[in-house]
Amino acid sequence: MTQLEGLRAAMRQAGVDALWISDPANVRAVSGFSSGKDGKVLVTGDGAALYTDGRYTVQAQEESRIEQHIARPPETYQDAAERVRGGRVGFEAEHLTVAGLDALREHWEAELVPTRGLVEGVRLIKTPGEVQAIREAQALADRVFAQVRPMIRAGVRELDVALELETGLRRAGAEVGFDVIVASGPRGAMPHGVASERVVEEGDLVTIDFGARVRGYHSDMTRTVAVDRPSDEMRRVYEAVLEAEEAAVAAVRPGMRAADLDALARGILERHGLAEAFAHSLGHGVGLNIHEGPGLRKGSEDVLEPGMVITVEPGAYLPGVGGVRIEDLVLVTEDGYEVLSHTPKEKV
Ligand SMILES: CSCC[C@H](N)C(=O)N1CCC[C@H]1C(=O)N[C@@H](C)C(=O)O
Repeated sequence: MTQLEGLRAAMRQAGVDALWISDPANVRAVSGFSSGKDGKVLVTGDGAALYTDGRYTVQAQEESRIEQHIARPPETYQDAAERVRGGRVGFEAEHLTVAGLDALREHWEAELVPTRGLVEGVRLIKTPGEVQAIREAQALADRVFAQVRPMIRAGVRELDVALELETGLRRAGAEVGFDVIVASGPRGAMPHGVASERVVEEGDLVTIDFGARVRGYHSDMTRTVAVDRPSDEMRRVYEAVLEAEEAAVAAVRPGMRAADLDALARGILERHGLAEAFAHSLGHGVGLNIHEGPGLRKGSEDVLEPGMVITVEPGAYLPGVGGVRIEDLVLVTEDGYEVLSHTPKEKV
């Protein structure tokens, strides 16, 4: 089944004849058009159309897998109005603005129905082409990390490490996937500690979390490295996080409940007295967005399936002291998993 066929099946289940797609990543996923923030897509039972404006005429022709309409609102809505007249039309409740919904109400004679997660559901399972883009992004990130690793020493600013990673990714032809996290010493206690002016010191652990973006698809990897010899306490924390990470990766397989994988890693950290220190979910899906389904967290209903690309990233954060996170990017395969990130995990 193609992704578009999968989406139509999801639309039927949701009881809608058509779907108005406004989330930029969903627009890109369905059409292939890379400037999703300046586009909308209408999917009907027997057609699919991309709406964008005259700035993108050539780009839309080159990139879009579906028919294109070049117009600006209100013409956009008027053209689509013909296709949806009298039907039940889903809109993306989590993404359409109030103003956007008002415009649809003004221009369409159709029943507007809020929907949730229809395109996102299709995006959970990557196509071979999507896996290839993520694989390339991660391979490139691994290479750049190896080039930058020698500069992570006492005396360097976090910002300069981030800059080298960003420049390396750019030079290699990728985009920077998200703000690079470089959190050294006590800043390591911030899971999202983007690089600061702090100068790395002897005895620090330094957490580096970064990703590339290739053809719109992200990679995501975290390594925590030691500068000289960290305290015994932080070395124990590192060993505990490593144990949790490796055990969770080894347990990845189709049929595994995402919530159980999270619980497995959490249980190991709990045994090491670090339950409270693990302040976020175990991981997430990766694709056109850096964070997408499945969610590897308590309460998640997601079940792993072949073709999902997920992160496994337990961490432990001790305010005022420091932190550790280790993250791999993992493809769920027919009989288990394949780790896409190949940067070695160092001894500390
Ligand atoms: C701003 S993108 C951050 C990418 C990073 N690898 C990541 O996903 N992190 C860093 C620590 C926690 C984790 C995260 O943000 N997880 C989300 C899904 C959560 O809500 O737990």
